[in-house]
Amino acid sequence: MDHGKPKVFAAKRIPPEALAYLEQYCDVRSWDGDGPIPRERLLAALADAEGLLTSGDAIDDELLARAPKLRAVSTVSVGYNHFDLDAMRRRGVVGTHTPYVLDDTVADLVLALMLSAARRVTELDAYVKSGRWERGQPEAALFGTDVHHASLGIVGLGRIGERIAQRAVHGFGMKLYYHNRSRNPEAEERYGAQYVSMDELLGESDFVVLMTPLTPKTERFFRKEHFDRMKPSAFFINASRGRTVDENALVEALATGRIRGAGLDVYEVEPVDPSHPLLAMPNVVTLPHIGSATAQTRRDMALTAARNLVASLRGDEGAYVVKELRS
Ligand SMILES: NC(=O)C1=CN([C@@H]2O[C@H](COP(=O)(O)OP(=O)(O)OC[C@H]3O[C@@H](n4cnc5c(N)ncnc54)[C@H](OP(=O)(O)O)[C@@H]3O)[C@@H](O)[C@H]2O)C=CC1
Ligand SMILES: O=CC(=O)O
Repeated sequence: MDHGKPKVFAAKRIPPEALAYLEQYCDVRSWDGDGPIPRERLLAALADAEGLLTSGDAIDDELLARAPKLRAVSTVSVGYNHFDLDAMRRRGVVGTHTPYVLDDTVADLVLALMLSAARRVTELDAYVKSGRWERGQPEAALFGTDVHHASLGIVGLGRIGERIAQRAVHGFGMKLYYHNRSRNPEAEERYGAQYVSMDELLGESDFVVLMTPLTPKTERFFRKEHFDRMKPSAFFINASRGRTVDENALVEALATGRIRGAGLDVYEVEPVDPSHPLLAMPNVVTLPHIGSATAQTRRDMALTAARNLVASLRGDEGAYVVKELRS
């Protein structure tokens, strides 16, 4: 232990190279229990900490009040909806995240969800493995939907959305629509993306991909009226956050055949309840929030988060401070 170094607490296990980097500059204590750290343990650990490395812990007023020395919070994620931005601003706590390093990995997963849902990969995998594949069955029972040359509507064409666009347009020859609050001229140029209203996007797209951050503005913003405007043959893909969608409306749209299917990496409550109706639907592909979960990308994210924390505590340039907290 070095008394000259700032005390930081790592509330999640991080790979050795990220830990080694952090230890060069900080006096590090880490949570080494299985699963997420219990809230009370986290609050106790923060009593004298100047920095916190976390992933999903709520950084709210209660936590900040119990961490009087805290100056910087670094999340090992690009999403930072667990930050209470007002409380952090009020208390002068810097918040950083890990954009860019995970874009391609998450985009790969979104394509996997689109392909799996459209070509019924998980449903037909279960069909083969359960011994139901027999000669003489009507072929059409196994038919799916083409992804190539179909139309894709991305709601939230940002860093990850652009990597999805690149794969969809250049790899699969898809036609691309998008809707953000502001236009993305580079993406229009690179991918021939057409900026359209939500109504137009929903009416034109064979695949609707939701990729916005979760903010007070996007909380449950995709709801019944949106599913009602989609093509009945279309697929809904969500890899943003579960709470951007009214999940009951999604269940209803799927159960009534308003839409053909869905591919989901995220849920309103995670881990999703095993009795959730979405899990019983063969036309829904469900994954356990693994968008960025490859060993390499998780290593890169942890290292970025460690660098962010050190830079924030030293007052150096170069940390990925979340945009709402930049000075
Ligand atoms: N499933 C997983 O494991 C992962 C999920 N994610 C999620 O993906 C999100 C997006 O990440 P990333 O691409 O890096 O973020 P970006 O900020 O680069 O992109 C987000 C896009 O959403 C648009 N947007 C924001 N608010 C709205 C709104 N109200 N209506 C329409 N569009 C909106 C923004 O454009 P504009 O500002 O012009 O509206 C922007 O283009 C993360 O915040 C996270 O929640 C990320 C990584 C992994
Ligand atoms: O959901 C993951 C993230 O990085 O955000």
